[in-house]
Amino acid sequence: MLKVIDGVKIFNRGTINEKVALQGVNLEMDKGEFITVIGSNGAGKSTLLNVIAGNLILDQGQVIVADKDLTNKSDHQRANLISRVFQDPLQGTAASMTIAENLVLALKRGSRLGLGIGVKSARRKKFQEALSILDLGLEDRLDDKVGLLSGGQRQALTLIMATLQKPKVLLLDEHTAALDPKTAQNIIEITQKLVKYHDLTTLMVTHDLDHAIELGTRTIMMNNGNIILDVKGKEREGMTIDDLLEKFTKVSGHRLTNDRILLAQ
Ligand SMILES: Nc1ncnc2c1ncn2[C@@H]1O[C@H](COP(=O)(O)OP(=O)(O)OP(=O)(O)O)[C@@H](O)[C@H]1O
Repeated sequence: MLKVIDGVKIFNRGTINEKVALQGVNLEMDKGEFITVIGSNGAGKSTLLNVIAGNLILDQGQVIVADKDLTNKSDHQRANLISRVFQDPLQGTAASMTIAENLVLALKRGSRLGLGIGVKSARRKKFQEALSILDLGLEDRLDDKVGLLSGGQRQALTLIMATLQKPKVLLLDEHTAALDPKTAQNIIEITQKLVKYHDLTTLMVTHDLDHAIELGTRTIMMNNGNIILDVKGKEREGMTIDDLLEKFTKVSGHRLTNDRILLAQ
């Protein structure tokens, strides 16, 4: 479903600030796989998500989604195939628009349709059905402005918006990091429900090592622009955080250092 082939991304090439953020990354994901991604600060996790989403274009290599070569396509041209949820709950939704209007925008993502935000009754029904999976009562608040919602409710709505059109690939970029622990847990449960319901191919960057081993079907660890560990199947079953950290140290030659991981432990 997703292939990154020999992906290289270099910032400030040829200057004193040159930084090779991705050093020839190879990643292949099957349909329905759910990968958690962890790594040190500056390991290249966000850059990897950015080159998949099209916010950044690779300097070398290829990005293929559902057999389509997206390597040189813009984020807008990829929007009907790839959805992304960011850390900041305010980023994925428009505060001054209603829940229903936000959902109409999600339906139009990546399409050439005009931006009229009429909400027909058939659509309202579809939206209510989609929102009811959250169990937050948002299905009864379609005409409320999104600015009235809490951070957790907004992130839940963002997840519904990201999955409404069943993307080929769902990218979750530390999407619970800005939430309090209880809300973060709710969002994780909603994430699991939606991924299962739509059978989504999902790549989730997280700084929470419990989430990294408990969620999904596979965990990759990045270091210095490379994927240095890729664990799945039997090897991943029953794995503890200590096992994961030990593996990381063994392969990278140093301990995992990420300020947000330290804060979370
Ligand atoms: N726009 C940019 N210009 C220059 N350098 C960049 C840019 N974006 C990222 N980098 C550098 O590329 C490297 C990889 O950054 P990236 O943000 O992908 O790491 P990360 O694994 O997401 O880190 P963190 O966990 O700290 O968020 C870092 O050294 C970073 O400073």
